[in-house]
Amino acid sequence: MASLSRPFEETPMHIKKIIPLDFESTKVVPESHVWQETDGFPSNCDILQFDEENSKSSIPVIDLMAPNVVELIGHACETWGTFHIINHGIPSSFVEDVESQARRLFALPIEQKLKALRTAGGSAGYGAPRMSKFFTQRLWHEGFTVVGSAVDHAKELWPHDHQAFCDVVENYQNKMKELAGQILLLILKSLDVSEEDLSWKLPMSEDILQLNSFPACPHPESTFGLAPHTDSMLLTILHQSDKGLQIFRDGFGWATVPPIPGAFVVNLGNIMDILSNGKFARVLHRVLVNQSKHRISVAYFYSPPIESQVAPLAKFKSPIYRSLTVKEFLQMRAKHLEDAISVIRI
Ligand SMILES: O=C(O)CCC(=O)C(=O)O
Ligand SMILES: [Fe+2]
Repeated sequence: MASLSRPFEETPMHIKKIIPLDFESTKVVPESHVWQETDGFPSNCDILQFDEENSKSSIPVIDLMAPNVVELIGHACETWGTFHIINHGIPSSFVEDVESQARRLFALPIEQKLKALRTAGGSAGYGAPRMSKFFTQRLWHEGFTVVGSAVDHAKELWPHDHQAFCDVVENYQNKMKELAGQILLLILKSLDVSEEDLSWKLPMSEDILQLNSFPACPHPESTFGLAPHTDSMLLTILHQSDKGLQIFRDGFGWATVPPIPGAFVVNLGNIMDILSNGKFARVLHRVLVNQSKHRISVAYFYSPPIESQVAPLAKFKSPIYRSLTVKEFLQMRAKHLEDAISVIRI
């Protein structure tokens, strides 16, 4: 949906920061991509734990068919802000197809990928993540964001053969939208509220699909795939081809979220934090890279319609956040990133 690019018009990114490195021809990690501990980069101890897959945790795995699924989801949202889902009903072929189309895209020569480059104030297309705007150091990452339809950019990437990509992406988005709606209903039930308590209606959502590429890195100990951040929207449904994702939990520190075959990861975002009056808090997460694997992840961001008002649900008698539109909140995120939510605290 074109409307989603508007929040960023007033906060354009410098074109140099949108263009990712040509990872294919890079044999060392350039100075521009080396992060220090003073930039919040993981200490050696964190990296060691990641290598040993000592995740210190048992991030909940929730069976969507379990009789007590509402209780399980509520507990996972309150404690971790992240959980795996299994028995979700999405055939594995949808996931395999979207991952293989993502690999096909990122395998294109950089000159070709640049034909679909995101514009300075835009949100759709190929490029480095928007968070790069806030850091001096660059990330070991390239992405492709689909907002609504991918057709215009896909035609640039594959002038004679864009249909397969568009079909796969559209099918995947439709499945994700349905699944995200189901998960949101379960979350609302766990808060003891119904769909009617929302000012917007469930089937409506902005469709945002983010294809992420983290190429194998010659020196993974020195760089980030994605720096610590939270996601803006209600919830994110994530498929990851390999490990790399870590989440932060108070009192535990960083915990690896290992991929479980056939499962998706669900991460709570800022709008869920607002809706639940801070009870189901946004989860801080980051991505580390590795030396041998080209990791792909596919994130579906589920959001209320961009013009709709979001506020803590009416059941919360002492709201800690003020009401605003999704669009206004995204504009704040574009300016303040992680500080946006504290700006709207009452
Ligand atoms: O690659 C991952 O595991 C996480 C991706 C992510 O955090 C994002 O796209 O916002
Ligand atoms: Fe994220």
